[in-house]
Amino acid sequence: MAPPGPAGAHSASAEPLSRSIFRKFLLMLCSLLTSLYVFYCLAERCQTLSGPVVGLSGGDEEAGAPGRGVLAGGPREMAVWPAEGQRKRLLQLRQWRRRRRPPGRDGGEEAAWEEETPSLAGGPGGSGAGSSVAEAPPGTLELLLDEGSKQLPQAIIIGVKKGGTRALLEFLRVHPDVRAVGAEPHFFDRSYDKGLAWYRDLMPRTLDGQITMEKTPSYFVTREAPARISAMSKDTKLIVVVRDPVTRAISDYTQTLSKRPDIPTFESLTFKNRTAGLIDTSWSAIQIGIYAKHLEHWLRHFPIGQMLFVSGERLISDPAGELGRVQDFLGLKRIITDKHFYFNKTKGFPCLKKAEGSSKPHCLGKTKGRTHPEIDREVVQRLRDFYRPFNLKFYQMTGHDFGWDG
Ligand SMILES: Nc1ncnc2c1ncn2[C@@H]1O[C@H](COP(=O)(O)OS(=O)(=O)O)[C@@H](OP(=O)(O)O)[C@H]1O
Repeated sequence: MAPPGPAGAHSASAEPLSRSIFRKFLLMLCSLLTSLYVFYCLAERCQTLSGPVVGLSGGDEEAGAPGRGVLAGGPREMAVWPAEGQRKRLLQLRQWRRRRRPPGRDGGEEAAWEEETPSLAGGPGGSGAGSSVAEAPPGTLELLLDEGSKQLPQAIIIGVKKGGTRALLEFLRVHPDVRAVGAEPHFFDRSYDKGLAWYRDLMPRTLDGQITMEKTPSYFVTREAPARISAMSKDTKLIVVVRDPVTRAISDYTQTLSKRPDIPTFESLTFKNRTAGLIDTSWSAIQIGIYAKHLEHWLRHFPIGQMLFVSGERLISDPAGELGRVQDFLGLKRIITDKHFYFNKTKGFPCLKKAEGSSKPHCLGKTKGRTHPEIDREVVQRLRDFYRPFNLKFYQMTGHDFGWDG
């Protein structure tokens, strides 16, 4: 065979050289990409695991305990994040989520926390505080799912319907140590058979020192609710927002009227027999306002000191004052003050200067603060007379004159 010419010799030596350079380059690129991928995964995993596994879900005494973290071999500072750090990160995340809400979702927002009785009783995947995982920023999905742990509520706003319960809950949510379900769980009245695990799962995650709350105004008039809540925990703090029962009844009626405009007049529903002046106490709008009767059932299971009665009227005229009492009752630092509120003339109600996690002023939606229909004065007076003895009893029981009777 003839030896290869110069041209052939050149290609034979150059080809393996370029191939080996190319292989090395490929190898380097691969290892670079692999390390980038590993690094990325590690970072994600650390975020996911550090909070709940190490610090919270297994109980707080485990936080920071050496060697207890799942991140064995991982960076120690990740495994022992202090609760304060977690809290800040969670708060930042909550703020981020609030900010992310598109402007067009204001109506949806209202459905979640401003509708009259948005309920979670139909299923756990409702519009509660923890329902917006889809909005999580990339890489923080795990953080959102795993940070903190779900607790049964330590405090519940149990009533009363149309008393101002939504306003109270939304004002309280401004407090960094309060976490609440947005919608009404209706567990102790409609969904008790679903069990406490189901109920707890509805709750937002909390960090050490934060209070879990919910509000379902119908609990106050549910016969089984006191025993059931006491069975969950005897220490549950109960908050009742009460309002003049006559105005409350009209507000209740106004709500029903807005949904079913064909219902009879308030005046005709009020009486069993109008000429005899016999009030129909079986009508729920009337029945709910007999606060003293309902309270008797609660006092069989809870000491009065474990209940706080918030004036629905003062919640409007002096929200900061009422919120001060509520924060004291819950053992919270008084963070919500008059600096947080302004009076919105158009709305006719106090609103938040900044809603939780937002920089914008926020009023409750249009289902709160509706214009009530004009009710026959004589009927209003009859109702005032009807409620007076019950109100006086209620003032005695609570040790507080709410001033509904002149
Ligand atoms: N800040 C603020 N903004 C708007 N509305 C306020 C506020 N504070 C108290 N209220 C009063 O709350 C009443 C509704 O009560 P609830 O939230 O308990 O209603 S519900 O039972 O959840 O449907 C609602 O009743 P209506 O006025 O009859 O609509 C309001 O009077």
